[in-house]
Amino acid sequence: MLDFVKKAKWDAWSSLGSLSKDNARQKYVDLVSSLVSSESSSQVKDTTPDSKHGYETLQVTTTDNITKIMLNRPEKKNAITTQMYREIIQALEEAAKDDSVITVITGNGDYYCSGNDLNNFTNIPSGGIEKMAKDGAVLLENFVKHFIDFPKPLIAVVNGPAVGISVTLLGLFDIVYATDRATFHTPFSELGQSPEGCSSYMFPKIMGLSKANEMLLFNKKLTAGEAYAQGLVTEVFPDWTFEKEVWIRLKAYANLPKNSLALSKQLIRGVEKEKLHAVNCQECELLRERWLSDECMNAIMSFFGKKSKL
Ligand SMILES: CCCCCCC/C=C/C(=O)SCCNC(=O)CCNC(=O)[C@H](O)C(C)(C)COP(=O)(O)OP(=O)(O)OC[C@H]1O[C@@H](n2cnc3c(N)ncnc32)[C@H](O)[C@@H]1OP(=O)(O)O
Repeated sequence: MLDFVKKAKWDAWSSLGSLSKDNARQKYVDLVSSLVSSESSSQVKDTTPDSKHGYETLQVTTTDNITKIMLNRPEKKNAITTQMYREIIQALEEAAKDDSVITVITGNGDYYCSGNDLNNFTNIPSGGIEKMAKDGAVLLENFVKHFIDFPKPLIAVVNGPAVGISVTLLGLFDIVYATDRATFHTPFSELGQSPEGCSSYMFPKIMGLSKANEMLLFNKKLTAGEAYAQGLVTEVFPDWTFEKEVWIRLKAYANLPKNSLALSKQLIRGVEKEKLHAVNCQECELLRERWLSDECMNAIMSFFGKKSKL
């Protein structure tokens, strides 16, 4: 009477009535198997990326507290079309509000991004090229604004070469991890254009005036090692371990307290925000003029005539 465990076993066995030992054993095995499989399927569900639909140029997923925005035009080296600018804006707005702790931007394929899709300048609307330049400047200013104002830690996972606006924006990221295969190229004078993404302010601040001038005025393409030495890149990883090492690191970061990270980021970035918005506005105004210049048009025609490549 006083051995409660044995009594519970005896009662359980009695309640099964005439069930044979073999049948009882089988029922027990079935029950445990069903518990194990429901447990493992619920674990799979927890880590399956929550894939966001409705994007044509991006793949957007949230898993392990990380929203990953992947540029997804690998056959065009992830060049950014007007549709992609709009989709990135939308993805950033959603990531700002979702449950994730950090947000990552990366590229699909061998390139991180080849910059602005030069076809953006060939679809002339009915209002003519002035209208095209005006609309382009409005879109660009809004696009960059979303990076300036992004409230959570924003991390670039630079999986290959980066060109143009995909490089200039890096000054607005909180961390930049790069494969040793990555290069960083801002060939604005070669294209008859001028810097954007707040790089005219952030690059001199990050790397000093003369190094910034080599990149922004004289088109110097940096290796990943050089970009790291100049402070544009946080850390460089060998290409063969890049994805593995970076994602292990990011998953650990994404376990940190969400509000603490967001508030600290706002403290660090807050003092510069007004300045950055003013710089963004000036850069877009100058670009609007540059896009109407012969220098810019000749560079674009030369690319499509396959006469030039960066
Ligand atoms: C409306 C808002 C406007 C905001 C503008 C903001 C200002 C932004 C400025 C910039 O970003 S400036 C930088 C612009 N980028 C370029 O000039 C790069 C041009 N591309 C190249 O020089 C080369 O493609 C490359 C990147 C060096 C790669 O060369 P590779 O030989 O390895 O590949 P390709 O065969 O050339 O490329 C494959 C395929 O992709 C097309 N493509 C690549 N990049 C672009 C691009 N930026 N714009 C349009 N198309 C691009 C390339 O033409 C190939 O297409 P197909 O021939 O296969 O059809």
